[in-house]
Amino acid sequence: MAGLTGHPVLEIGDKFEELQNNIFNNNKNKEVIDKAGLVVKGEENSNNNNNNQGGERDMAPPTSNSLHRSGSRPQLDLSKAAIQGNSEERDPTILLPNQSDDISHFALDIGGSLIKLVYFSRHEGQSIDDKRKKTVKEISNGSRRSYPILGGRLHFVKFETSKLNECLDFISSKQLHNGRIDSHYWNSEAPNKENAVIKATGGGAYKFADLFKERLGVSIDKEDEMDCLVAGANFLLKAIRHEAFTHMEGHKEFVQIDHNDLFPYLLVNVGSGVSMIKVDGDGKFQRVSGTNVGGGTYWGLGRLLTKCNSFDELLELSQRGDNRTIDMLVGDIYGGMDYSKIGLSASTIASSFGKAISDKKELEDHRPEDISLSLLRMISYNIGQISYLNALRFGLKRIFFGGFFIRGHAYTMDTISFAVHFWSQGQAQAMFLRHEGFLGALGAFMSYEKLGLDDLMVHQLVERFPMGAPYTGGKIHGPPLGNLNEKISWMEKFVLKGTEITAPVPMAPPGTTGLGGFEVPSSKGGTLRSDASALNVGVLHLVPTLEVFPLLANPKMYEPNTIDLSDHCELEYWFTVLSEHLPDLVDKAVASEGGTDDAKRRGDAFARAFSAHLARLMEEPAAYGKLGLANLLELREECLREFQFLDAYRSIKQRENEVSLAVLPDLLMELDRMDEEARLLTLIEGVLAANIFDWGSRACVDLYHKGTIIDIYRMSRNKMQRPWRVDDFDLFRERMLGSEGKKPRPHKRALLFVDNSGADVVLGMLPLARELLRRGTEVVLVANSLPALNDVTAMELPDIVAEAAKHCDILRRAAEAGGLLVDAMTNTLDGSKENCSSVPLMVVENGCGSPCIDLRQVSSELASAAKHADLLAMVKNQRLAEKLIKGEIYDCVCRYEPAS
Ligand SMILES: Nc1ncnc2c1ncn2[C@@H]1O[C@H](COP(=O)(O)OP(=O)(O)O)[C@@H](O)[C@H]1O
Ligand SMILES: CC(C)(COP(=O)(O)O)[C@@H](O)C(=O)NCCC(=O)O
Ligand SMILES: [Mn+2]
Repeated sequence: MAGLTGHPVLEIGDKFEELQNNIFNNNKNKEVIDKAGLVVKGEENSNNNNNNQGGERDMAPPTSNSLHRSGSRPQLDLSKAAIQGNSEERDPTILLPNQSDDISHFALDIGGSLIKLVYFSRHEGQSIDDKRKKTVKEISNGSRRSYPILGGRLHFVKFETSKLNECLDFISSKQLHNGRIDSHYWNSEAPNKENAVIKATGGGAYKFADLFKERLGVSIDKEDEMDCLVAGANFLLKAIRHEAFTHMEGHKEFVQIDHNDLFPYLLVNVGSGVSMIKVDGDGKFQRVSGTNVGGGTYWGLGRLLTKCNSFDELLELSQRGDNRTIDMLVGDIYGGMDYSKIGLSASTIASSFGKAISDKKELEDHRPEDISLSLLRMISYNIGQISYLNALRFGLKRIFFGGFFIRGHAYTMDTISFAVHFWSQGQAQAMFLRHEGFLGALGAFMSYEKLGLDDLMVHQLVERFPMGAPYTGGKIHGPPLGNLNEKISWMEKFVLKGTEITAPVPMAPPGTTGLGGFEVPSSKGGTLRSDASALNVGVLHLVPTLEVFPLLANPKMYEPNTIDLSDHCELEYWFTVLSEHLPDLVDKAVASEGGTDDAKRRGDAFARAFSAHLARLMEEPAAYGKLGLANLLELREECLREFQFLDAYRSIKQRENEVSLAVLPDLLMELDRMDEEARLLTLIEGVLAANIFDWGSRACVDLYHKGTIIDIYRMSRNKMQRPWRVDDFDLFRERMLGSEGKKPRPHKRALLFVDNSGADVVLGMLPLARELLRRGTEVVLVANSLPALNDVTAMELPDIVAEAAKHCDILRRAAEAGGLLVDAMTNTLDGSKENCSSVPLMVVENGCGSPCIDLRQVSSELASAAKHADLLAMVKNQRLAEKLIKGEIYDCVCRYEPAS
């Protein structure tokens, strides 16, 4: 644990324009690191970074709870109700007002080789926790906005076109054609199957239309393939973080493309055949070229020549191939010499398969590995070269390659990139898309009118990687996992095959040649994962209620990941931390569900699933998009939820809250005895002290045995000797209490971002909130929407506040004014309370269910609250303190940035 530190930090600022902090809400590896709060100032980084992982696949909806449980970005409908101004309305989002019978939840792209299916599942209905309704109403006031987009999830699946039946079975089994998913109707009226129309593109939309009518009773609405490709590509490039990346010499780099600087570009879709499209805008494009030498050529010729049974097998063969045995090199022609005058090295391929003519070898005499590699290089170079020529023709600098020929295969991408780079002398750049083969299907999906999908923005989409999605068994897809039980069974089988799926495919570097004077692409082809697991495509969650935090000074530069795990040392470190912590977490999770056999089985499946993710990411850190520590921690929470551990720390949190609440009255008395200045300082120290002690961690539990919570709290508070590492207390005090000649200037509204349950919130944050309230500042407590380790959630806060309010008039009046004490209000309503002049104490959820907050995607509730806020205090923690604030463990940061 050397070098690993935690720092309590209190950041208080009223200079919102300058807020571009990374908020590391709390990374919690309880047994491993000392936990404390801190703030980390944003590292300026032009690459946005957020890949959200984990998540669910369509499973039976979890148990009743007013919070939606499916994602770290819970799709709470809070804002909707408020926005619609009618809390009675359960599901005010009217997506397709005039349609009831011709809606489908999926679209198809039926190509020459593969069928791509994109389907939508809707979020189940959500309601607002009663106690918070008033807050939500109050806060959202004036921020009316209607959301035309329905929240839900987009799933991506593919099948071989030759196995159309599998696809039809899949559609039937999921009841996609009946307009329902997971028993949730798209809208209230049961759809009329007879009139069902589904959008489809690709040649198969024409070829198989009758079959769809016959088998599923649905009509196909044909969408133009090129229209769809372009619509899909534009959508992905605008709306998905880390969609595009470059791949050169084995190095993958995500590229964030500025929306305003996207066009024009060349789109090269490498399917069975290749289409090249110059794209100038949404719906503005021209198919400028194509080639019949494409994916079908590689797979078709390859199959004939190698007798391979699957595309992947062929691709895998290539990784062990040496194409020099079959390609004719410049050196073969020039007696081992370069043809330097025209820039061709001896190792350049002069003629693909050229040696097959001169050699007296038959097909059987050639290694299938060599044939496959030679073929792959031939086709990839050719595509790269023709693409470059077309980019040159129209002066295009960027070429995006899509289509399933790419298949996320490092060597293929390197080869294409090499060709583009070489021929354009670095002027043009090849880029690839994570949803490579799904462009057409997505485009077809988006062509459903009134879906509002094209209005979706980056911050409303969250991608997750549930076990079912990337790891679904089978060749191309597995049997659809109908419910959690099937998923667990699948995980149990998975572990048997686990090594096969997670271990790299051994391969020798192909010592092969380059072309046109450039040397061999150095990427060795890397690991070719089984097709299912190599789908670097998760489930896309559409969450229309998410917003960019309005006080972010520069959302483009904001980077929520303070720790970038593309640094291998970091990754390894965290991998170890998380792996070591896993058994304990599983114990807690299982205990939280009553320790039943079912819970144990789920716990086991969770451990397997999370380990598989970790193994996958160790092997390929960018597998799910750019990876940061925040993503990894979120993945763990998601994975817990996937196996229906809704709140692993439930009882621990309860105990901590109880213990802390029991000593709160003493603490409040102590505070009230102090003079103003001493009290303010003590409060700040208290916030820092309470955040240091993390009652979920073993170290703290030990401590807790050694003394009472209040003793420990006081002790650590006393250790907070000023000056702190960052110490703006005097400035803050001046604003709060005034100084000679200067009056105190109370803030209008404060947002307090709360972190842990127990001492942290009860002894640290609530007393601070109370002081602010006392001074006439409205306080909004901002908490997680869903449980994540021992974080306190927005749902839990009203009860905690109610309990605290029993001992404190200020809190009670404020909580009543904020509508948190619903019962108290109705019980003691005497008219005067209703109009009580007390400033309100409110609670909002932050829209997140992860230990780390990403201010680019917060609940609309929080966004609204922030618009009227005047002071912002955040309590967070960080780990590598010396890295981030160049400090030591338990250093305190109290940063106050007054408005200029
Ligand atoms: N599992 C697979 N089965 C068949 N072909 C695959 C597979 N994975 C990748 N491919 C490659 O992808 C190509 C199909 O790409 P795709 O974009 O789906 O085109 P199409 O629309 O023509 O079906 C195939 O010709 C082959 O080269
Ligand atoms: C005909 C196609 C548009 C069909 O799309 P695909 O199924 O290959 O994805 C495509 O195969 C293609 O563009 N072929 C190349 C034809 C040419 O321009 O030479
Ligand atoms: Mn296609």
